[in-house]
Amino acid sequence: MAPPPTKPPAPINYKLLLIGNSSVGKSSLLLRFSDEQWLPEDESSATIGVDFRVHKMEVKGKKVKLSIWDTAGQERFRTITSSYYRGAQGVILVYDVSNRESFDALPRWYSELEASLSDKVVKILVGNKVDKEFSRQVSTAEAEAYAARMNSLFVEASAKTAANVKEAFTQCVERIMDQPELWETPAGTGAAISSNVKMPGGNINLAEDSQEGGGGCSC
Ligand SMILES: Nc1nc2c(ncn2[C@@H]2O[C@H](COP(=O)(O)OP(=O)(O)OP(=O)(O)O)[C@@H](O)[C@H]2O)c(=O)[nH]1
Repeated sequence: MAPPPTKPPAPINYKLLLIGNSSVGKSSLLLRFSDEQWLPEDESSATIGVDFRVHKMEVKGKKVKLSIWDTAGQERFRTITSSYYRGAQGVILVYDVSNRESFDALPRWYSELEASLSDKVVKILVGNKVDKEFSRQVSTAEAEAYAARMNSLFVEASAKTAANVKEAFTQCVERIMDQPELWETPAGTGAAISSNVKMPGGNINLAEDSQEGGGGCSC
């Protein structure tokens, strides 16, 4: 008798956050990563509150389903956005290599994370807009040293040219996979995300494929 058909293993769900000052390119990195798209500079607009996308990929031979939360960098949304940090296994902190202020703001972003998440959560510092080499204000060496001090992975990328964008997300996921304590715990900070995510206007079921293109939250 033939053995019963085996179900393919369910993908692993991970929650990632994108944080950093306004205009550093968080939404552009996400669009490049999830849709391989780039919007011309004058067509992109600031995120209102929080945006959300689901992206599936295979890492180390395993199916992974990422829910990626793109938070608005503007100060006025800070209280709303930080309420979405909980349960994240990975954080992508973005600054703009051509904007010193966005780099100098990083200690504030790190202390916000510290207040909400376990220090085991995987962090990657991404210096975006590396295509603007001619107007660089933050050197690679300085940012790399800072990332090391903050126990973060580091990469310079460009949402515009796609340089290192996939690598940034993949490195983050690989590091999460290497830290089972981040996703094996049943509850609490750093625990694997629930398959039902509460959003204004309804819940999103991450166990299904209904939200592939992502959704948004104009909170
Ligand atoms: N040259 C260059 N411009 C970029 C790059 N990434 C984003 N931009 C531009 O920078 C501006 C801001 O990009 P967004 O992706 O909206 O920035 P954000 O961090 O999501 O901004 P908030 O939603 O306000 O937090 C837009 O005009 C983008 O076209 C990049 O890699 N290179």
